[in-house]
Amino acid sequence: MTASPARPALLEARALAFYRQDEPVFGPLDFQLAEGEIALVEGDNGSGKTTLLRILAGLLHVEEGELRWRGEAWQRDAQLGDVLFLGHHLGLKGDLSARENLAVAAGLYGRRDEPGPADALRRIGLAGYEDEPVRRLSAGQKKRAALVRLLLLPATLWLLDEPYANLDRTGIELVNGLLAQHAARGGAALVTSHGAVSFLGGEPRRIRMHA
Ligand SMILES: Nc1ncnc2c1ncn2[C@@H]1O[C@H](COP(=O)(O)OP(=O)(O)OP(=O)(O)O)[C@@H](O)[C@H]1O
Repeated sequence: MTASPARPALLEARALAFYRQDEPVFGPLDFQLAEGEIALVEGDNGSGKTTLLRILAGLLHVEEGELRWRGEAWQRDAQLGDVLFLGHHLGLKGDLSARENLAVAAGLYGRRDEPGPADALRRIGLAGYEDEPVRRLSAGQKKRAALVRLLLLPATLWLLDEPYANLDRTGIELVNGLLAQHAARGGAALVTSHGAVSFLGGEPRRIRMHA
């Protein structure tokens, strides 16, 4: 009997490097991320963590090296619906409510059958604030208005840049709960965080940036 071939990683970076004006920002970087895996992207300020996430979100081009998705060459446009990026800029329209912002995101990227938007907004802690223009929310509430997409949108790979910033303890536990649920159903995530985070109750997988 022959062994079945190993399943390819969900995401693989091979000698990935990025430059600005011929100056290296990071790389060469090699890593694999499997389905169900959550990894912390670590590095000093300016080491390229956000840049890496922006490349994976399709906002910057792969300049050197290779990215593979489920064993195939990374297709920037084809992978967009599979990837959810939550960056420093939360991508919220201030004049729209959390409910309306969520509807815009779901219109662009599709949504899961469950939960419904009202339930998602309640679970993220915005009950009573769903219809308030986002510009009137506190920093932590704005963060929650962005994070609620994690509950509704169907992406497999989450790219979370400082997801714990501005969150209180309950919010931090909420994010960790969402990550655990996502991993349990075969999703994967790359997370940057400068804060000490008790991550999924154990030692997280770490990807170290280096110039
Ligand atoms: N829009 C830009 N134009 C020019 N240089 C940039 C731009 N954005 C980032 N950089 C540079 O790229 C490098 C990597 O920045 P990046 O934001 O990826 O780092 P980081 O590891 O996420 O940092 P931090 O921990 O401070 O968030 C830095 O030297 C930064 O100055």
